[in-house]
Amino acid sequence: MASAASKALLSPTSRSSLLPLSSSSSSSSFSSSSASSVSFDRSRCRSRAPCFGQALRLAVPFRRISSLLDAARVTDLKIKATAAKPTVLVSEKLGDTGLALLREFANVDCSYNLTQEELCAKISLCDALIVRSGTKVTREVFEAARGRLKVVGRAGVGIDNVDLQAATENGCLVVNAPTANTVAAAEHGIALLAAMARNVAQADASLKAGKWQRNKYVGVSLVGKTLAIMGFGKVGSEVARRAKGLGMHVIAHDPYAPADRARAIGVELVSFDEAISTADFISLHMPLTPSTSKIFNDENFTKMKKGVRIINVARGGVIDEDALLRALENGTVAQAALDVFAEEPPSKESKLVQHENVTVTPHLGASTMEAQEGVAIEIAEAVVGALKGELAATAVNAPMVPSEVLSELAPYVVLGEKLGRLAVQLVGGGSGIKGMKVVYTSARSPDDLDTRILRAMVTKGIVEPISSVFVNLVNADYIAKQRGLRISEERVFHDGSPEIPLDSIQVHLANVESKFAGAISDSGEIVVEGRVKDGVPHLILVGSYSVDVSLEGNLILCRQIDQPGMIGRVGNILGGNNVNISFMSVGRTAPGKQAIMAIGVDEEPPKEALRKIGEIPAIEEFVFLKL
Ligand SMILES: NC(=O)c1ccc[n+]([C@@H]2O[C@H](COP(=O)([O-])OP(=O)(O)OC[C@H]3O[C@@H](n4cnc5c(N)ncnc54)[C@H](O)[C@@H]3O)[C@@H](O)[C@H]2O)c1
Ligand SMILES: O=C(O)[C@H](O)COP(=O)(O)O
Repeated sequence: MASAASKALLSPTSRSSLLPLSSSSSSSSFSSSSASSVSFDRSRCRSRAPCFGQALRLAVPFRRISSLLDAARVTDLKIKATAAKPTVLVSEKLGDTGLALLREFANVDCSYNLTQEELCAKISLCDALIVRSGTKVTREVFEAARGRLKVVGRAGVGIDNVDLQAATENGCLVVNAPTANTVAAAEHGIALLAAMARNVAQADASLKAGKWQRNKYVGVSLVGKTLAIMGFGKVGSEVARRAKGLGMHVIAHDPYAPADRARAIGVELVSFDEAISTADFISLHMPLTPSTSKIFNDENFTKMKKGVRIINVARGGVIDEDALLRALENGTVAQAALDVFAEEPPSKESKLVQHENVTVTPHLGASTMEAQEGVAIEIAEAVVGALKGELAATAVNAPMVPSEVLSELAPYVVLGEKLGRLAVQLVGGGSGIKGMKVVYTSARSPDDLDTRILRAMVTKGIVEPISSVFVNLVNADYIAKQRGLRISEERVFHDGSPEIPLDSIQVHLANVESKFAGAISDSGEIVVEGRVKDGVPHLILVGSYSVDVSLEGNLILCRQIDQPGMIGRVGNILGGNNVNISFMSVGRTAPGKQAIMAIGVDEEPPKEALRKIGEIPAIEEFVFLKL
């Protein structure tokens, strides 16, 4: 089942995938009037007999998890098998091995140096786009894709050139290649540190210009000097490791870095002010975000030791470049070594670039043969995997769930979506759905059950049948929120084996009328509950009636007075209309009282057959549902 869930959601022809998960809320509501169903309602009644409820209810704390979750509808797998090859646009140079991997699976269009207009013109023909830092993947690009673009692959770390919000809103997964260039960037940082301290670039240019300036290019030593690493992530910690080897005293500032990782390398984590005011060298390794933009500004340069030296292999935008120029001119900053710039390439007239105490490289941090091969392979695998609907462990705008969690939740993922799809088709009236609750019954401790993917799939199941927008797991939560669907979750403790992640999932839709009154529970909500049996999702509760049918194909629910011969009569009508019955189940409150008959059918019965079923006197209401 693992592969069933881990495949298909991003397949080019399928509508499914991954989601950024947080509860949605809003005051408006959304209507379910377009849900596909045919119903006949003689009386809107509410039955009694609750079939659950004695168990302990717990709030679900969400666990922080670290790799990507993908999930699927089994049917999508079938679609994928016959799908045409997807198209991948590669807009910047990518290593050969990565290209070869892509070509095995997709049509690959390598079009470099596209203008924004050219990119927008091409993108609606592409299922995936692979970029480095030179392509701006803006909202305009996502909108121009008109729903076809499923994945953007960033062949590198920084995703500041990709509009993640627009990607999410358009249901496009963004993946990056976060590890393959770490060492290259760290090595480049060390290269710039040493080159700057010993004036290598300046001396080289001078000698090539025919000069022999030994006194001019006396450098400074590194050993014993304090290096402040700003941003103690992958690159920062590798720079720290290497700088320790050069005999430097290394401190770091990173509000989010684990202290034990720093301790293990022999690095002290300090405050921002302490780092910049005590360091002889400052090396920047934080991402460019709204809070780090121009963080190195006039105010902070004045806090630095006079004669400090700065290295930036992170992003140009973290430095206010005008302020740096002023600091260089007034001597606060003795030297700077810059691989990255606020605008790339920087203007030829840039005084910063031309400054004699500034060493520059044209964004070469990741540019080693090894790193580029590694990045190309990493991103090609991630993009192909995402297009196949497999795990995308490096997704940046979707929840990350370890593959082992995914594989055990796989059948429940399918169940969640089917229950959502079923519940929404039971909605009647025009008031719209405002609240959805998902109740998980499990023997696991709340910490041991990550429900985000399940909630996402229920949401998808509810939203998709009533929405013309493309819904997948990347954007389902966002779309639900836009439509005013409030989502809550509950945990019910089940006294069973914790080896089994879930006993059942219930979906409640609150404040709604139902076109099938039997689906309304005592609490006044539409309730459906399902369970996975032998890997297959089953419906076990409708409203307050227990049933037991596998959730496959289509379903007819009939509420009737329990009496002999009902199954035969309905069966005859369907059989007479060439409709194959795959299963039947009757749930009743008591012999001779109200009952619900659930009938699985392979095809949609003709209207005439449904009308005849509705005319059976004992049948009080029925509804036809597509699963
Ligand atoms: N020049 C290049 O070619 C090149 C190559 C690789 C990476 N990079 C860039 O280097 C940067 C770091 O890459 P990485 O792979 O180490 O990323 P990373 O995510 O592993 O590390 C970034 C670290 O910065 C920290 N951080 C976030 N906000 C901070 C703040 N306000 N103050 C201090 N620390 C903060 C984070 O907690 C994290 O630990 C990124 O911007 C990336 O794009 C550039
Ligand atoms: O963030 C990164 O991975 C680096 O800045 C490398 O960017 P590049 O792929 O454009 O060289």
